[in-house]
Amino acid sequence: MSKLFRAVILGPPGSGKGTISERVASSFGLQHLSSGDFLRENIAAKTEAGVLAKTYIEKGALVPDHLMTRLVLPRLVEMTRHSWLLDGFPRTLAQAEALNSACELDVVISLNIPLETLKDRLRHRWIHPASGRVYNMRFNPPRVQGVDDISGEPLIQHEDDKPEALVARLRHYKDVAKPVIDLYRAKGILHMFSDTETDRIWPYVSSLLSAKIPTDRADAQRATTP
Ligand SMILES: Nc1nc2c(ncn2[C@@H]2O[C@H](COP(=O)(O)OP(=O)(O)O)[C@@H](O)[C@H]2O)c(=O)[nH]1
Ligand SMILES: Nc1ncnc2c1ncn2[C@@H]1O[C@H](COP(=O)(O)OP(=O)(O)O)[C@@H](O)[C@H]1O
Repeated sequence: MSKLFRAVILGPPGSGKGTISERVASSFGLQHLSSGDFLRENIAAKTEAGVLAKTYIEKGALVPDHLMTRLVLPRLVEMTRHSWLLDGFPRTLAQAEALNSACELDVVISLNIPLETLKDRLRHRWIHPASGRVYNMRFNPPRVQGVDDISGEPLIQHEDDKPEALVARLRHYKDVAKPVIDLYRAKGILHMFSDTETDRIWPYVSSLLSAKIPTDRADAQRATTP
């Protein structure tokens, strides 16, 4: 990859951001940066920011902008030599504006998934906390029920995927996401995908990125073509 490529993936909880990001990372070699993973690392390490963030996540609330921005932006600054796909940030207009002042984005992918589909998926989502691997007891179950495929350790359900936190999260998402989507639409970098299945969305995301990401192979071909 010659020129660096910066992308963001937007979508409500359960829309498949993590699933699609993993596919993008393995197909295109982009670094997958997830705000949820950053938060979980900080919570596990009991950093000051992590302890504070946990109180919001448990209520199904968003972590305040200043705290999120303090956690995420330094991680992006470290990535000056990598192309990346940022998942879960920005979620609010204030976060989008902070990101704007830190870097220039090439593409924004926005996932538009029906509410009933989201509720159904999140009820069945289980994760391996140490690695962040995500399973769905119906869509992509682990080989052995309740156990991570690679480490053999037990899977858990996020506090915020449990029914009490879930409905509040989905309701709130819509309100705060709209100005963020509008901002990227106005910039002309928004690409919206609507469906109930990740497998049907993926080919479109893949061909968008194939067209947008400058690869070594394309450069090499250009260099050898007379
Ligand atoms: N049934 C079904 N589940 C899916 C699909 N895509 C993703 N999932 C599952 O839905 C849950 C939410 O997906 P995830 O990628 O974590 O979404 P995120 O919250 O936007 O990052 C996970 O358990 C996924 O395995 C799909 O097309 N169909
Ligand atoms: N950019 C963000 N701004 C505020 N809160 C966030 C942000 N990213 C993650 N969070 C908090 O962390 C929780 C888990 O995030 P994540 O793993 O991305 O899961 P999900 O996609 O299911 O919301 C969110 O429900 C929210 O409380």
